[in-house]
Amino acid sequence: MSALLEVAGVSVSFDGFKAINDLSFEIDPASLRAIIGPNGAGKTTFMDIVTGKTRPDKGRVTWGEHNISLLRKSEAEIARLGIGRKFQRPTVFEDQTVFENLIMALKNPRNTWSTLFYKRTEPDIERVEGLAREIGLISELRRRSGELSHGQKQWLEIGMLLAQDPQLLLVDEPAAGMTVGEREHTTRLLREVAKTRSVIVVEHDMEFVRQLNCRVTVLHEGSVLAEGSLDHVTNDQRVIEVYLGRSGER
Ligand SMILES: Nc1ncnc2c1ncn2[C@@H]1O[C@H](COP(=O)(O)OP(=O)(O)OP(=O)(O)O)[C@@H](O)[C@H]1O
Repeated sequence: MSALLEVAGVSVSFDGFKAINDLSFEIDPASLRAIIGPNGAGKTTFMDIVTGKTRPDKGRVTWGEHNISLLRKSEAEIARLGIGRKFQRPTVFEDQTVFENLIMALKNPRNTWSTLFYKRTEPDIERVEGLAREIGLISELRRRSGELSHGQKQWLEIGMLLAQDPQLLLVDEPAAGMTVGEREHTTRLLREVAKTRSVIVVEHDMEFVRQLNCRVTVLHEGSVLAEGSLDHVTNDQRVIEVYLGRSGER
């Protein structure tokens, strides 16, 4: 099976400081991966590189079975290729209902003009209902999004990303600020999504990563320090020194 995303020998410096240092790793299709690492390890910069926000100084980032280079693509082109990113804070349209948020996010050829005159078609409505079921908000479809709980807003935003039909989802600290019940729901949702798409979760919360029960990549000083199951990486002496030692202070 060829990789969906391949990062090879990527480095990027900011004012002479190497935030990403010869970083290499691969993501398989339909897989779930957690990326952990201490503050400043390069997790955000890695996501910025994959999504075209930051250009590396060297290395390769290739996508899909045709090994398309992402390095010369714009952020919009990368999104269209099938890479969706969810930032930590939910950015749903609070005055719109859950239904409206999802239908606006559907991957239809739209511009402002066609949105104004957009007529809801039966297939679109069914698709929105399917998405709402997938994210656990089917009974909230008519609710104004601003009334949702923090966790529900996060799921709605994941649903809005899924509406774009991405093949890879980058999710930044999805469990932050969630109740225990919301975190469990989020775990189930991400695991379910990763059956058909790849999901990369950047996370500080070890208990949440344990629940995800997936392969873990530990970043440190812009490189991969260790990779494997959570038990494998947390037993690695170097990880204990650089990550767990410091994470205890968080
Ligand atoms: N635009 C920038 N200009 C200068 N330095 C930057 C810039 N972006 C990131 N850095 C530096 O690069 C390093 C890696 O940062 P990054 O945000 O990728 O780490 P992180 O693993 O996401 O950290 P955290 O867990 O705290 O979010 C840090 O030392 C950071 O200060």
